[in-house]
Amino acid sequence: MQPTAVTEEQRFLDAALARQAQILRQIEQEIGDAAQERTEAVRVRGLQQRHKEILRAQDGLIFGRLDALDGVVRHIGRLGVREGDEDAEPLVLDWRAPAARAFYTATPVDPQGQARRRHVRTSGATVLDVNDEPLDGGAQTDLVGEGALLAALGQRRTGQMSTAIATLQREQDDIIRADASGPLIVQGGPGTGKTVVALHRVAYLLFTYSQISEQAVLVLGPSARFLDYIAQVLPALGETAVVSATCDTLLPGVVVGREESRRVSEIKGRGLWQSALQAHVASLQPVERDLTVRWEGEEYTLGTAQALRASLPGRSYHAARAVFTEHVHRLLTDAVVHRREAIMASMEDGFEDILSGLDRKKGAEQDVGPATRASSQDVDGTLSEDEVEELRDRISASPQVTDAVVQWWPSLDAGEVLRELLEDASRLTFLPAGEAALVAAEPSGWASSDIPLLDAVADLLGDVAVERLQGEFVADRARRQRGWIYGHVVVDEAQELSEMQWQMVVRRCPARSITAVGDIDQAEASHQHTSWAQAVESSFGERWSAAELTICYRTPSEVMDLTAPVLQKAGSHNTPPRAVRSSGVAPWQKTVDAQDLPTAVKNAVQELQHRWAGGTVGVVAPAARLAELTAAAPTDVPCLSAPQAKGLEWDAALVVDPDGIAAEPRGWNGLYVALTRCTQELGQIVLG
Ligand SMILES: Nc1ncnc2c1ncn2[C@@H]1O[C@H](COP(=O)(O)OP(=O)(O)OP(=O)(O)O)[C@@H](O)[C@H]1O
Repeated sequence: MQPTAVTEEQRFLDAALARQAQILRQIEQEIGDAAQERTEAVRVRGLQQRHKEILRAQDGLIFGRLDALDGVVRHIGRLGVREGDEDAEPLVLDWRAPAARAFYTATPVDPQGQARRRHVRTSGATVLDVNDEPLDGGAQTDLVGEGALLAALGQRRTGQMSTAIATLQREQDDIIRADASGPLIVQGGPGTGKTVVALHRVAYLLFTYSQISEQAVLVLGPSARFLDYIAQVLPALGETAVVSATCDTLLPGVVVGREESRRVSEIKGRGLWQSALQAHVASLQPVERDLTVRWEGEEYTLGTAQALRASLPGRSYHAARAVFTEHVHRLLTDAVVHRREAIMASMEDGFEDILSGLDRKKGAEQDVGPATRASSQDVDGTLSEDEVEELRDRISASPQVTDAVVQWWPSLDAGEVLRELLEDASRLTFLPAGEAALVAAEPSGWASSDIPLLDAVADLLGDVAVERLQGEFVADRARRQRGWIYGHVVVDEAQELSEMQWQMVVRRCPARSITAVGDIDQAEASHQHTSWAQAVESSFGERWSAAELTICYRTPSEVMDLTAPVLQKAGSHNTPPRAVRSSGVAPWQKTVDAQDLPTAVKNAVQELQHRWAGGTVGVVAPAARLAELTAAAPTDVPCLSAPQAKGLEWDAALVVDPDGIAAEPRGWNGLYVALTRCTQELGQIVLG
């Protein structure tokens, strides 16, 4: 009798798990052996990491299978599982391997040599069911693995994003595997899987390009809450060479300590600050004047024109000083040698006078010519090359010389430089007077828009390199170092970035291997951009490519149908993305008086929690109402403003006072965000 598909896949899973267990035992053995040697610390950490990754990948070890027209069968999973040598066909193919691509892109119209795609649903070591999709010209759909996809989308939300490797769609896969040599901007409406794509792209790039994994990837998200929401995805994909941050937390040791007005935030976000700060830091560079240094009790006055000319161009303030210092060492060595030669020469002259006097006296008695010439060479005073080298080394190592250079060319602190500039409206000549006065009147402490300015100043001044710690992973080192150059940067909710924040991104990846995902229609930040071209022009010019995601996976069609008028009022010319599914639950609306609002919200939330037991509920409201609503709602239900809700989702969302949200700055965009957070049910409470 033919085994059923489930039995067949169960057998395969058993074999793959057995092989994984064997690999784990081998790694444990290697860790045991290597741990005996202190010098093997880095290797041991690497092996432990690998061990952890394999253990994590055991859930979902296989999730798919491709049967090719030529009879070749391939299983696809979270990580590759090898059976024999490197060249042999692996038992399980890593989802990121080129041969696995057809799993995400083959369609009946373009079967790519495949006869069938099978989704295998497992729980731990058990195969639950399989879902087969013939690719031989059967049913026409633009979805890949529709059954498995809809099952995944219909599941209750846990409050943590999960991986989607089993059900990635073709348009998503195209972006995940796109060329990474320049900036790629991905536009997609709410719920189109932008975050999914961004994170799976990170995993793909780290797997495919060793240079990117050696330099780590930076993931920038809009808030700490959002980073927490996505925190499980990359480790689940087996990736650790990743640093995640918000633009506010990118500078080690710097904390945003105050709010600011939208007006000031907009002013400080403008790209013109880059050249203004550049000019300001250049004005702090030393100008040509003599430098006096003491060496072995003697004073030397050195001209600095040439050394300045050789060190300043193209270098940061502190890096230029380092080059200048080397020139000073050379200049001082030359000066010491010259002075010594001059002294010796005058001594020699005096000595020769004495000798010639003596010679004259002795000559009267006998001829002593050759002996006199020998004495003259002994006192000539010229230093050999080795002696000059040794003198230069002593000068370079001298704290006294270093102090003299530092006094002449002082170290600067980025915070102090920026603070002094911002406090003085008369120096902000690149802004209209009214705006300069507004900026100068800001209280002390750093606000969000100061961070990119601080980063720019720190970059212009130049950092001190951070030393590598024994056995340290690349991500830990990158996190400690402000000026770390990443192999790739991913920006989520990229529509929010100001021009100065974009500069901060480019500084972290000058090669511009950058993927930015966002929805220009959800922009809420204080900048005025309404198109990607405007948003990135000051950083990339026209050198960037665009991609688009068009299908909404999160929000059901019943809810998406409500969003078109809101999007229009937001001034967008785009149409909302097409919802892939319907939840069968009609959105509803209740009208209440303002004084009854907290109670109405509390009751509505409780009803939703009951209806979506085991899932999640969230409330989105105008910022001014959050305090009273947070006090009224159950503690496990977040009450957030529209900007705070960005990127998040719940099974049911309650939007409170939508008119109040629309009245906030960029409020229609905010309302568009608020309305698109649910995966199943949307309720609105309107003020009567
Ligand atoms: N291919 C997929 N398979 C399974 N689930 C998916 C897929 N693509 C997206 N999803 C799910 O759809 C939801 C929305 O995805 P995601 O948060 O990435 O969208 P987004 O475009 O970033 O949304 P927003 O603009 O609101 O931030 C998530 O629950 C995600 O897991």
